[in-house]
Amino acid sequence: MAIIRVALDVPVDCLFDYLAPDASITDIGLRVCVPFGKRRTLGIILSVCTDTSVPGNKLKQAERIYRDIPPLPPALLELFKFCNRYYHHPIGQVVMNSIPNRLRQFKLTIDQPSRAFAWVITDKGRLLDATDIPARSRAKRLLLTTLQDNGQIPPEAFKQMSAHNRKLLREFLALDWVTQMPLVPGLPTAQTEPPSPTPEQNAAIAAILADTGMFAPWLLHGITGSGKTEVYLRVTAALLKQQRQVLLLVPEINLTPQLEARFKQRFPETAVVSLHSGLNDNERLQGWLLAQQGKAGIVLGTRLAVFTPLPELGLIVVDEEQDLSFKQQDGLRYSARDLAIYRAKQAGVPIILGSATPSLESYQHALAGHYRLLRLHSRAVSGATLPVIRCIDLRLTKAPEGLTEPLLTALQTALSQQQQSLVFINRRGYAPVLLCKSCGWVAACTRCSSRLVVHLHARQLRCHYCGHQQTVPAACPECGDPDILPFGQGTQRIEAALRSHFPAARILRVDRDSIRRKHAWQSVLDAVQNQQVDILVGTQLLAKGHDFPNLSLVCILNADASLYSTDFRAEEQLFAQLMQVAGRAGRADIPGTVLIQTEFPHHPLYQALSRQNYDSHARTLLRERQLTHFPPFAYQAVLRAEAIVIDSALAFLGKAAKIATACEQFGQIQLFDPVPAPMMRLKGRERAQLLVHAHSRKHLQEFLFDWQQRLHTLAAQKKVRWHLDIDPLML
Ligand SMILES: Nc1ncnc2c1ncn2[C@@H]1O[C@H](COP(=O)(O)OP(=O)(O)OP(=O)(O)O)[C@@H](O)[C@H]1O
Ligand SMILES: [Zn+2]
Repeated sequence: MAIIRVALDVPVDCLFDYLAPDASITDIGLRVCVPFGKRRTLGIILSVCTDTSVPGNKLKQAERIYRDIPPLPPALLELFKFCNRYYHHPIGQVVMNSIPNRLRQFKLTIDQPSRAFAWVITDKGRLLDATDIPARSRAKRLLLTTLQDNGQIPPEAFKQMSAHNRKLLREFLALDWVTQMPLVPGLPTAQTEPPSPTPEQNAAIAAILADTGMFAPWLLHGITGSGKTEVYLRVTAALLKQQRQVLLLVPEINLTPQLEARFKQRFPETAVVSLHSGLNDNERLQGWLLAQQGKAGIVLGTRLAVFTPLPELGLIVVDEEQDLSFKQQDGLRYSARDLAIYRAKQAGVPIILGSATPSLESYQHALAGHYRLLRLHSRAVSGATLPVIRCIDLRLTKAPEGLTEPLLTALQTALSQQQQSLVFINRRGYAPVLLCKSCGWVAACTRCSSRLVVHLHARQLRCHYCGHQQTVPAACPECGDPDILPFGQGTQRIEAALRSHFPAARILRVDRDSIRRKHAWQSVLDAVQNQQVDILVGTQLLAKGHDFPNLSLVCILNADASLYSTDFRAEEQLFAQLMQVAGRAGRADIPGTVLIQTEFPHHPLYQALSRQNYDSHARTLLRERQLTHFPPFAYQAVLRAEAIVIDSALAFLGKAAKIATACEQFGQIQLFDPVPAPMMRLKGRERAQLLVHAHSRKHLQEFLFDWQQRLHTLAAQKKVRWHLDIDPLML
């Protein structure tokens, strides 16, 4: 009698055995409904066998195996198992949280597409000879030739077609002559001539294409505006010709629409599917199924897209590979970039990690020869050069309302030349602090170790960590003095200051508050492209990847705050972020300028930035890391604990440290002291952490495997919530 071993969404790291008389090994990867406790639940079959350690009277029978869609492919199941082992996360939770929500429901419902679909001719349809269709089927012939000539029938045209023609199209669909592809609203359909690659781009493309049939990790290190996307597009084109699928990962959901549009425009005949957390369940399932069936030639998405089944995978691209958003910060704390490498290796295909400021991990891999390095040293648009970067010394220059005179003058000049400017301040809201001048009271969140941010329009104080909101008090709650003032600057305050300086300018603020509405982001991009904006004020949302050709000036405010952080990665991250922002200036033929207001103009980071010298700065940081034995020269994991009071969390970590001594490989690892987390209170709970360090990944993994099992048995765990974070990015 067959036994199936099932992954269920429960926080215990094991599979559950059920009797399934009708099961066979072809059912591995299928969904199954099983009894669990008093309820029924849905799981995924991970193996089928004939024996079990569950006693006969306890063994229950599976209720139903769903064969409505093909099983999850073995490669994906392997990836899940790898995540389970490497991140020490329960297998069932890995599996169930990585598949689309709809697949976790008993009854699989696939709604009619909510977005407009185009009917696009397939290769099969293109190769047909229309004259083979009998002359009496005139409409059919005509429809096929129209499709062959135009490549597709857009949704508007479909709506206007006769019922007969629509029926014919469905027939074509069944014959696999056409396929349906979702369309991005507002997608430009006109084909523009792709640019001819620069010699550097050509060299990169040729190098990658020389070896497409095997695992090859490429680090494409190209300065901002060097045309990395064009390299991705060209390599993608070659792989699509070989009928392979391409997975493109981007850090930010806001980057997907433009990229999607660019890829669709370049490959009008390919199904491009975009997968990110902004989709509804139905959209996500549809995209996922197109990928699983091999119909989606290109899948682009944010980190969760790394779990997409891709039977014909031929290439992976991770754009802005250094970006922190590739790391999931809760549940299964995976790094999508690292999993992408795993997948490329597993599938034996090339992977391109692209960045203007590679992570030190990837850069070191390239220096050590584990990754192959490709460089793009110059900007792609002919005549475009890197911007000039200058610091404005805040110790010598006053900044009333956060803006210095030289900065205002530069903005005025850009305005008079009808060029666009970007003012970058990585803090939303009006002011980060509300302060009482008489007694020193500061508005703080009661649930977090954070200050409440003043949001002037809404007359509210908000916690940016837990979402707590309250109205701005009329007087100081401590001493009653009504003279309480917002202190420091956020995007809203800078916006207001700029409006009073430049009343005629068209100013647009872009931060998480301003783009909350659906499609708000698209209208920002349109407004910038159509020259309806003079000055953009915004947070890091504006920093990444965008290409605004008429932008000539970038002003950076308040970056100093991150210079002296306790996190050893802070400097690396700030440097990358500022290089990114700076890189928005002067991307086309107008030269760019970047002004940084700082109190530390001689800080090595700003010095390296003004020389735009990634390499020397990265090498300096790497030397420091090597001397102090920090990643990438060591491997880390952090055990985090949270409780109502910090003492319980610390006590738990203390016990955890003690039992560690009995664990395998203890001699090969180093435990730091348990300490309160940098942000100690969060959402009403207090948090502490314990860092583990090792020189070999293998030793660390062996230790963690043993340690984690013992942690489960620690008595205190009921009051304390804990988790392990492997390769943590924020400490
Ligand atoms: N060979 C080329 N000839 C002319 N223009 C090009 C060429 N390649 C790319 N471009 C243009 O150069 C600009 C910058 O390209 P892209 O956005 O791909 O840069 P990037 O390397 O991704 O930069 P960033 O890291 O700043 O995002 C785009 O407007 C693109 O259309
Ligand atoms: Zn809070």
